[in-house]
Amino acid sequence: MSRYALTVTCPSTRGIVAAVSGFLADHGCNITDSAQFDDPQTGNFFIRVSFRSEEGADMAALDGDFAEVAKPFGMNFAFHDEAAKMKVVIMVSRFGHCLNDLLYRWRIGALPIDIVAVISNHMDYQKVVVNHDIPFHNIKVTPENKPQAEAAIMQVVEETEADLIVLARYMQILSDEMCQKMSGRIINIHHSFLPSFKGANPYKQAFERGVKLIGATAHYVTADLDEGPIIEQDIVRVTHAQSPSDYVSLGREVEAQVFARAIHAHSHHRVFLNGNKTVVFPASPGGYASERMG
Ligand SMILES: Nc1nc2c(c(=O)[nH]1)N[C@@H](CN(C=O)c1ccc(C(=O)N[C@@H](CCC(=O)O)C(=O)O)cc1)CN2
Repeated sequence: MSRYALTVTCPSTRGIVAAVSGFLADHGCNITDSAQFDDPQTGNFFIRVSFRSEEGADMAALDGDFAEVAKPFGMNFAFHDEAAKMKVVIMVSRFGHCLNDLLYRWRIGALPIDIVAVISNHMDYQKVVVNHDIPFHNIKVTPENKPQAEAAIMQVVEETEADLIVLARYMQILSDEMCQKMSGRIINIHHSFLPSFKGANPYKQAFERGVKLIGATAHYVTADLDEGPIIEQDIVRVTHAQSPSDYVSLGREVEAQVFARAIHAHSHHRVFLNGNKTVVFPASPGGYASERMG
């Protein structure tokens, strides 16, 4: 049984859901799950419909036929084959907990993505990556060679036809040009509960502020450091008796969990950009097995 999804963003108006559901019914598709959001602030409407097709859907035909439905509503839309795995490049510097967590989830099938390469400005994780039969690229970065380094990074992205870059504690600031070119296709895990403690050393900042909660935030990367649209967040309690290194230890788990949830949602086309924010439709609890991140 083939399963698909249709994602739509358009100006809010009457008849959108009827047009989408009617089109799918007319094309022999059964809706299995649907979520929508009408944003009164931005006037945008978002809908994500999961559907199955007995005969297997002809995606190109659906796309072409739906264009006629979409036009009067001004819809931005896309059809997705749920069996297709998103190609992902992971970038990492010195801290490998998020990388290792992603490799494990990928290996056991809990994160249905295709890791096409790992890039690092250091060599710490070359062996573990190669042991997973994944290409490893060491691309050193200095203040002098940043343009050349980014060109090498983009070459890997283009040659692997990657759909998504994930910054798994990659500690280099990406250029405005790269952020623009890859808008909506780079996800970073920041080790604080944004908007608190942007930039470098957030755990040290948190310790000096005397917080009782620390956290992690997965967000799209933009030219404005750690200001991109937030996809997922979580927190963990800390006490007066703990040190910044205790925060680092406590933070590892929550960073990895938040990062995996964000990548899982993005790779299943459940995240929609809505100005400087996102709309995230969670997988339904009883949803299709491949949708559950376990
Ligand atoms: N354009 C963007 N690039 C990056 C973002 C972003 O939001 N926009 N997020 C960061 C990740 N990050 C915090 O999560 C972060 C990384 C690096 C730095 C920083 O000051 N780096 C220094 C070099 C540090 C070193 O060499 O060890 C620098 O680049 O000059 C701050 C925050 C990833 N990139």
